[in-house]
Amino acid sequence: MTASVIDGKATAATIRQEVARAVERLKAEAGLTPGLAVVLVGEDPASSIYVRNKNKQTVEAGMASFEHKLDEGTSEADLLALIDRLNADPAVNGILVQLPLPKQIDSAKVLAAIDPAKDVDGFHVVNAGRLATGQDALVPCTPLGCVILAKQTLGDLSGLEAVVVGRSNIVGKPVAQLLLQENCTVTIAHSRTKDLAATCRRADILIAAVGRPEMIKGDWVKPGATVIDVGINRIEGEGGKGKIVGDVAYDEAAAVAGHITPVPGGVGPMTIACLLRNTVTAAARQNGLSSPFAG
Ligand SMILES: Nc1nc2c(c(=O)[nH]1)N[C@@H](CN(C=O)c1ccc(C(=O)N[C@@H](CCC(=O)O)C(=O)O)cc1)CN2
Repeated sequence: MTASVIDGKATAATIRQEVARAVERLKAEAGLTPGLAVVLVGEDPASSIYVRNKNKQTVEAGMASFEHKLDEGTSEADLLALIDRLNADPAVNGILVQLPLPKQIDSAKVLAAIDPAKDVDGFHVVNAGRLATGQDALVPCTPLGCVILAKQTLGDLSGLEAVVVGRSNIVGKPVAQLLLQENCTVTIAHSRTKDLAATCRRADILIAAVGRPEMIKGDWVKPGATVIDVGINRIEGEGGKGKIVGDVAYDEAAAVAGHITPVPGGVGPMTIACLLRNTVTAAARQNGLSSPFAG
């Protein structure tokens, strides 16, 4: 069997078009232009590219983009003061602080300072709690992207066995919550799971979010399974050139799976598309309207 490739780039483009249409309607019907503030501390090359893409795609979708670039040595107090100003700014509907942050800054403290209504990353404990208890929440972008791809590929997920490898607060736990909402039977596996390979082999939907290059091997995949790879790992390729691989050994897994996301071009592009969607949802809700997006 050779798996069909799940095209995250194409789905992300469709979501961005839906976002642009929703923005048009908000402008016409409510006189509202959603605004997203993105904060970058330091000059990490990958983070700088992601932030540039976020700003570009925000503007392309018809929204207002506010970019805040701070020096690597910025103090936690200065960053918290900026967040206070963004929380109070009515033109800003969504706030995102690009991660990772430099060592002198406590990320948890910064994320907790963001107004939960503007927390378009969905990382605030209020949004995590709302998601876990089935209330309207701003949902973390990468997990949302994974579940959109799974639903688009498989339709109804109800009753399927889902195994999530990785238990981070920003991917593993929220993606497990979303799959539970879709009535999957969900297992969260991690480094202390006794027989990780056997656990993965149970999965109809296997989500890899461990951050270790090509850790999940082909013989860990159940024949016909849908494999969603969240990993973005930069490794040395042939001729000393850098390349990006996922957490799944792609060629081996693609020989066994029914459907698989590539890296790059799978989950990655969905992250920014879902961020734009969350920004529109946040703007609508802050103005007493419901989210224009289903599901
Ligand atoms: N505050 C946040 N920080 C970070 C998040 C996040 O969701 N919120 N996620 C990642 C980085 N990220 C967005 O911020 C992100 C990562 C990857 C991609 C993407 O499109 N990847 C491409 C490959 C890109 C490349 O060549 O480097 C792909 O997979 O096709 C978009 C956004 C950490 N920080």
